[in-house]
Amino acid sequence: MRERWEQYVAGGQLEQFVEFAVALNSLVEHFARLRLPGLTRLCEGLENAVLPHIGDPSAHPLGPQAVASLQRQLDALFGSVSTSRNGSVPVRRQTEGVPVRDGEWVKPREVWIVSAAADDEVADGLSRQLRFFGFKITRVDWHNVPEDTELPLAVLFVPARARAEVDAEALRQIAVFRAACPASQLFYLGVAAFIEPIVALMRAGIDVAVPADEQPAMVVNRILDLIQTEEQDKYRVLVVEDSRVAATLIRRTLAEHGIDSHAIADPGTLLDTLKDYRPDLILMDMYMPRFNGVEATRVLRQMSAYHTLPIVYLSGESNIGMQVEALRLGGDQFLIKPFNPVLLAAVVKTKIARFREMQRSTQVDGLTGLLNHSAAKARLKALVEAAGYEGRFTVAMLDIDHFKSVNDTYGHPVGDQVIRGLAWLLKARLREGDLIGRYGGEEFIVALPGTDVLLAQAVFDRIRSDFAALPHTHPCGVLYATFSAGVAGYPAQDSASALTEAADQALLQAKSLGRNRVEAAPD
Ligand SMILES: Nc1nc2c(ncn2[C@@H]2O[C@H](COP(=O)(O)OP(=O)(O)OP(=O)(O)O)[C@@H](O)[C@H]2O)c(=O)[nH]1
Repeated sequence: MRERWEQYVAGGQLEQFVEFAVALNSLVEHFARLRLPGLTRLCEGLENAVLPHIGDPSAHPLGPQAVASLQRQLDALFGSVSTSRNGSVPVRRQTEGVPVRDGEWVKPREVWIVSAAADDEVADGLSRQLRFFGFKITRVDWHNVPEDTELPLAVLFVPARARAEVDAEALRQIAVFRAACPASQLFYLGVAAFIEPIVALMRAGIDVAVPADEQPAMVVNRILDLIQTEEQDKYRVLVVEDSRVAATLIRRTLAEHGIDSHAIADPGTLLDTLKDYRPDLILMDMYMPRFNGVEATRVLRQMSAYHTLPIVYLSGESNIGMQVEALRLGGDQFLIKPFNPVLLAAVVKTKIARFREMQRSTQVDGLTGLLNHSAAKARLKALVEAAGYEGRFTVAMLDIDHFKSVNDTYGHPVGDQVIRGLAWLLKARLREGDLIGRYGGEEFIVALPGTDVLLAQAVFDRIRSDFAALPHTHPCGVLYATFSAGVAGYPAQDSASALTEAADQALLQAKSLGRNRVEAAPD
């Protein structure tokens, strides 16, 4: 990006500026994928300053003032990139195919809690909970950003009490933390649900403002989500375009943004290609031989599998009436050729992000944020197939003991909190790439690729004893719960269903042997 900027400054051509903007846009994407909110924000700020200059060819070459202003923002961005390099940006752990060492199962991650009073109850409670889930907590004063220490995964600001207004001094301090920890996720707890203070916090650098009416404990789940995120598949776009030149240009732009694409020239092959390629979005030309884009879209909208698949027209058609008609008949958006590459990439990415989010919401369990029963089963099948016959692989079924009596004694909401507690502990203790699903009410399924039964048993036994020591609060004090687990492995069981069945049998065995224990299925 720096190189393209320098080329523009030397040449002053609009095309060079667009190339620079495309590189900047890819960088935003890259930081967002790496979950570096501070750097993403800086990049987006620069992008906002760049965009107005793209639509106006007569503005180029830009005057010295505009160049100097962009240069300042670029310098700030480069400065932050080099600061964050020295820090401990949360790194994804590559687990597949790597022999599992015992030390890998514990994730000591640093979290700073910034609170005003030393005896703050909420901050104390959160510190305790986060420590239980394996985080290293540093309590920090509002006015002292720790220096020469490991940078944290997250910073939690806990104000003295929820107020409609966040005072200017607090905002200034948040900005200081933001600058010192560009890669960390910043949370502010207990903001009143008014738009002004939330906007002010976001401007100061807060990533997540947690409303006062949300339980502070929910923030634990959000922090756990930071370390248990699924690797996203690359976005896939199907380009339906009969002009080879246009298709090449479109695919080049998509590739520059890290988007995978496939092009077909004949819409007659559309259905077969959709089945094989499974795109997240179709970029559809309007006028092609045999059928036009609108007809092809109408056909797709009649099939339940493609009801919601985003379809964006990309066409030279400038007649507004025709465009409206094309949208009415099933398209999601209309872009005009010749296309602006930044706009094309932005439309494609935002439409795909929403589409994937919508699909995801049907796969996730609302109480725990884990995969639900059917999504976990489908994922397990895919993981077993990917592991192949050579791979080591274990499946475990876990069930909370005497859970009915927890509900009966303390009430359903407390029971829910116990279920969440186990879900969070699993998220905290298992690795990126492990499958964790809520299989039923108080039953969980876990799959550990690359792990044999012996190690899995040891891992679950440690989680079992940690869970037994985890206090769950209820209005009259705390309660403790336990779980039982059954473990089964490859190659003794050679399919997803056989693994699940054998793990279930082992779980029953653990229950009948007295509960609060982990049993392995026989080889
Ligand atoms: N709070 C809460 N309870 C649930 C949920 N889903 C299922 N349950 C309850 O979980 C209990 C499961 O009890 P059982 O399967 O009889 O077994 P148990 O009491 O856990 O005993 P063992 O498994 O034999 O140790 C039932 O009372 C369900 O009503 C949920 O989402 N929240």
